[in-house]
Amino acid sequence: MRVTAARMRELLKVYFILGSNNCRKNPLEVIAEAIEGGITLFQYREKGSGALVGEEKVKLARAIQELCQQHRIPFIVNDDIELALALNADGVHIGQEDAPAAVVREKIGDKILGVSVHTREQAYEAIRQGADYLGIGPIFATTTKEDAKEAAGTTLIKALREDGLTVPIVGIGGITPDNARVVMAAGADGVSVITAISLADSPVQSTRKLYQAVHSQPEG
Ligand SMILES: C=C1C=NC(C(F)(F)F)=NC1=N
Ligand SMILES: [Mg+2]
Repeated sequence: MRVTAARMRELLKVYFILGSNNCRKNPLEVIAEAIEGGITLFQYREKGSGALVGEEKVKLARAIQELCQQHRIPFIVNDDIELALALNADGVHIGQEDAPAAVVREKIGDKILGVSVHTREQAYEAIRQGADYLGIGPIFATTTKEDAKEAAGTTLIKALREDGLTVPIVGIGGITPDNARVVMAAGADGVSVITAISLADSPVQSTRKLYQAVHSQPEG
């Protein structure tokens, strides 16, 4: 059956996203370190310049899924619904330019469905169509997503919480151990990162710092 909101909130705490083109070394090594450091959810996002395609993409996805399964970390696939179904992944993440959430929900059954939203209307529509969590950002400036919008800060997260919305929300975009608390204080249930872990000198250390930041009391 569908993931509960309470369980989804736990999973969103430290949500690592990675594709082979987001890191210099072997993605499996980076993910193993991130798992050791305490990530709670993983998303395979093979996208942008230099991304793998075809059989190579499937092989890497399987290898990463295997690693996640060994450590009981749910494995989410970005964009590629067919790949997610072929691997029996734990869920998918889609953006506004992908198929409508209701269409994807019908295809994936009770798997986890995450939707990127940038406005109140998109947020309410995603929930109505069956999203289990919302990805909101970019909170801070990001260099990872090549077609990212302007940094929007935490305005939308705060607005949705002021509306009384309790849907699980994860912030994304330029998040580091130093600014993660701001995202949590705005009402996010967790933070999603790529570069803060994938290009860190020590992915384990960086993950540990993120984990501590999201579990610490709001400052002040
Ligand atoms: C563009 C994206 C926005 N948000 C998220 C997540 F953090 F998972 F919600 N993933 C993406 N790929
Ligand atoms: Mg997409």
